[in-house]
Amino acid sequence: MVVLSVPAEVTVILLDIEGTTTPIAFVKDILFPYIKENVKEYLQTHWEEEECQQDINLLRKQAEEDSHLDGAVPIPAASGNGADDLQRMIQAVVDNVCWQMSLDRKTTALKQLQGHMWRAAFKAGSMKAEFFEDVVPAVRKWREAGMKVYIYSSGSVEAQKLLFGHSTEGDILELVDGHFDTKIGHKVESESYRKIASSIGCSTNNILFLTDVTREASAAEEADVHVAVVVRPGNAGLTDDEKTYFSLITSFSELYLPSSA
Ligand SMILES: CSCCC(=O)C(=O)COP(=O)(O)O
Ligand SMILES: [Mg+2]
Repeated sequence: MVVLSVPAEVTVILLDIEGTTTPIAFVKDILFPYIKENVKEYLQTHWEEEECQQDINLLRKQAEEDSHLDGAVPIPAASGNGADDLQRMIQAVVDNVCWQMSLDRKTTALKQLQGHMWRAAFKAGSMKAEFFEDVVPAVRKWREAGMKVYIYSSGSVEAQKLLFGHSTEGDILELVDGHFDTKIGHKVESESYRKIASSIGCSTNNILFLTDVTREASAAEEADVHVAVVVRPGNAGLTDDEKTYFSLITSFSELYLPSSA
């Protein structure tokens, strides 16, 4: 087995979710279709609720920022003209959500609505999050060795907690010391990793970030964060240069912590 030694200065392991702890197939085949199939009904049922209105306002602001993009779908403000107007607005939100999802966009607005929609399915037990089999044993071992474990995903913090709280391995939320999402900044921007370190109360070089996306790994590395790229079944392929440049692991069990020897 290949072993990657974790530098002695690392005290925090920061984990991506999709493609790192969790198969991309679970996200693409279960989580995302749930949104597409249920978004219209969800909006019709929850429209009057404050949380839903906040989500729609955020989507509307995002739609304004996106107006220059090809195929962008605007969300009109309410004109107060009765049931037809409401149905037009709901359809615009549905179209906007589907357009964003067709591009796999990671906007905070989209991710917030998705998290709120998944809540019902996870809480009802009709959806359980999948984790690669090496994840839970490794995280337990790291924590026994004194490491802190944080999550940084484009999925909202609320969605992250749903996944860890309702998984095929049971409720594993207690294995996580904290969560970050795009509210701290985008994962391809190095400033996000500096903010995460400052929020945890450590230096960036105390963090090891595990992700499947090399643009995220590069941004973290630019901020002096240690990185390893996680190669999992179903992940996007890496170029030869990426394979040479980055430390690669195919399982969390390949990480060797000197402190746990
Ligand atoms: C709570 S994660 C749900 C999946 C998701 O929406 C997503 O965008 C995952 O992105 P990641 O940054 O974990 O690759
Ligand atoms: Mg990922």
